[in-house]
Amino acid sequence: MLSLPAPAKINLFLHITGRRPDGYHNLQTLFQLLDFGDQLDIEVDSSGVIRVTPTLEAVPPEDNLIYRAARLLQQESGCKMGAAIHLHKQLPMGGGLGGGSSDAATTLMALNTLWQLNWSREKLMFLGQQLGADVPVFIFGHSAWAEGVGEQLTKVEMKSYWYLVLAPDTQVSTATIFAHQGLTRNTHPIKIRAFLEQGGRNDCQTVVEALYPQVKKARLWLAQFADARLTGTGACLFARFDSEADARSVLKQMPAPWQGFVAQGVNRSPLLDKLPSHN
Ligand SMILES: C[C@](O)(CO)[C@H](O)COP(=O)(O)OP(=O)(O)OC[C@H]1O[C@@H](n2ccc(N)nc2=O)[C@H](O)[C@@H]1O
Ligand SMILES: Nc1ncnc2c1ncn2[C@@H]1O[C@H](COP(=O)(O)OP(=O)(O)OP(=O)(O)O)[C@@H](O)[C@H]1O
Repeated sequence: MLSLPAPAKINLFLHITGRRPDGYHNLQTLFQLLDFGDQLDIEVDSSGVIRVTPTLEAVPPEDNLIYRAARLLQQESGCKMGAAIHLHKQLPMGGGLGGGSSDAATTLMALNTLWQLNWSREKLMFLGQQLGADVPVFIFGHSAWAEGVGEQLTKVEMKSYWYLVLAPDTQVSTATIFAHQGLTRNTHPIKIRAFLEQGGRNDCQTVVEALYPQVKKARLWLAQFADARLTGTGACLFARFDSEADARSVLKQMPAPWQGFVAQGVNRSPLLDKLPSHN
């Protein structure tokens, strides 16, 4: 059995620069990977059957991104092998942390190795994009500057800050936010240097906070301690700290029913270190 991480990401900023004819939005974002996430225990067999345990609340088994990733790889490769995958879910769902996408990416990377398919990372990223816009960066395996719908990726080396991630007691639907009339969709593209020097913002924040007052409440609470920002389309918020102790002291003061965790930003995905064939 192979135990592998499916790390979270946060979007250090998120600008929406346009809408494409297919309805998807062009973005600019910086994906910061974290050393915290889900864990997948994977065993392969010759049955051809994909089994995923446990069943996730409100997600039919055939919609689970782990199942969909495994089936897609089976179909596209013609592989007749099967797999039993057990998920230890740590990341809040619908949180903007890319949990489902990261689970799917880890599944594709693991089965590519265990089924001995030897697909290239690029080919897996292209396949992964069909499952979700955030899947490619987790296969890319490095914190990245991203454009397009998130598939045009450039490695970045960020300083390893500590982050407090706060999950308000609500889930945000990504599709609802992108479909909203009031969403800012015309931010001028910037260069990576401009972000590094001046920062950026999350264009989804205004709409998310208008629809989900709990998110605004949580941001205002976190903003007492540090600059607080939405990741992806939310609902999670994050703030950056120079030390783990600083981040943990704020986490201790966080009121219920909010949940939270402290994690360090990493440049290289912990998944790559656990999968020897991917350097
Ligand atoms: C906002 C981000 O979290 C930034 O990291 C991601 O781009 C969202 O990625 P994701 O959750 O994997 O999203 P997907 O499952 O691909 O898309 C959900 C829905 O959001 C909308 N969507 C998503 C991404 C994008 N660039 N433009 C969009 O308009 C589409 O209506 C899509 O049907
Ligand atoms: N393995 C999975 N883990 C989490 N969610 C899953 C999974 N499979 C399917 N889903 C569905 O996908 C939805 C989005 O889940 P996810 O946790 O990836 O959201 P997210 O963190 O907002 O992602 P993103 O940042 O990519 O928008 C969930 O609400 C759930 O219905």
